Amino acid sequence: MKENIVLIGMPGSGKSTLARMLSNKLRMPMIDLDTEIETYTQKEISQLFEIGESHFRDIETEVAKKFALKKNLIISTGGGIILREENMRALQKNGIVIFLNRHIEKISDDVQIATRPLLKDGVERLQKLYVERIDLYHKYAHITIENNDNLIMALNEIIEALNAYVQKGTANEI
Ligand SMILES: Nc1ncnc2c1ncn2[C@@H]1O[C@H](COP(=O)(O)OP(=O)(O)O)[C@@H](O)[C@H]1O
Ligand SMILES: O=C(O)C1=C[C@@H](OP(=O)(O)O)[C@@H](O)[C@H](O)C1
Ligand SMILES: [Mg+2]
Repeated sequence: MKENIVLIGMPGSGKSTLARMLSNKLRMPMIDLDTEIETYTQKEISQLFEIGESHFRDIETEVAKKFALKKNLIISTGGGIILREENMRALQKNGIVIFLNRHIEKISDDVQIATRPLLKDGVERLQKLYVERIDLYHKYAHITIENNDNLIMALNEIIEALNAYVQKGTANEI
């Protein structure tokens, strides 16, 4: 596959988990932007948020733009990547963007929300974020996948959707 595969979606929607699974299945390398940010800054995401969300967002943009230039990479993003158009324009250049949509109730059931800075205030905060962001996830996605059943089903749906997308001739071959 010449292009990158970029996963976007709400925090806890399964981006990091499914990026790893896709990486094994398609034998493509994967990176997680949150992990790359932590390695680059030698700080945890929560520490970067303590300095300020805009500080985190500036680093997120810098790191996203760096990896957006690569090819043949699965990129798991942080949930807020869609907040800056420049992030998404860069990621779309070499990448097929997949929006993973998972019900908020399911996210709040299986994510340790206390360890994620934006979710530590509970499910109401998650609902508010969803309303604020849903149009942006749709705006930037080439493909949308519902992740409300088991992870293997979501994985298979992603692969099917990628094949269909590539066959339409709008992307390079897998
Ligand atoms: N379809 C699913 N079934 C069961 N657990 C899921 C499913 N999708 C995601 N999860 C779980 O939700 C949690 C958050 O997933 P994660 O990949 O870290 O999300 P993100 O990177 O989008 O924030 C993980 O514990 C993951 O195993
Ligand atoms: O939604 C967000 O704004 C964020 C999501 C997090 O990543 P996940 O989506 O992997 O939880 C992380 O980038 C940071 O805490 C901000
Ligand atoms: Mg993640």
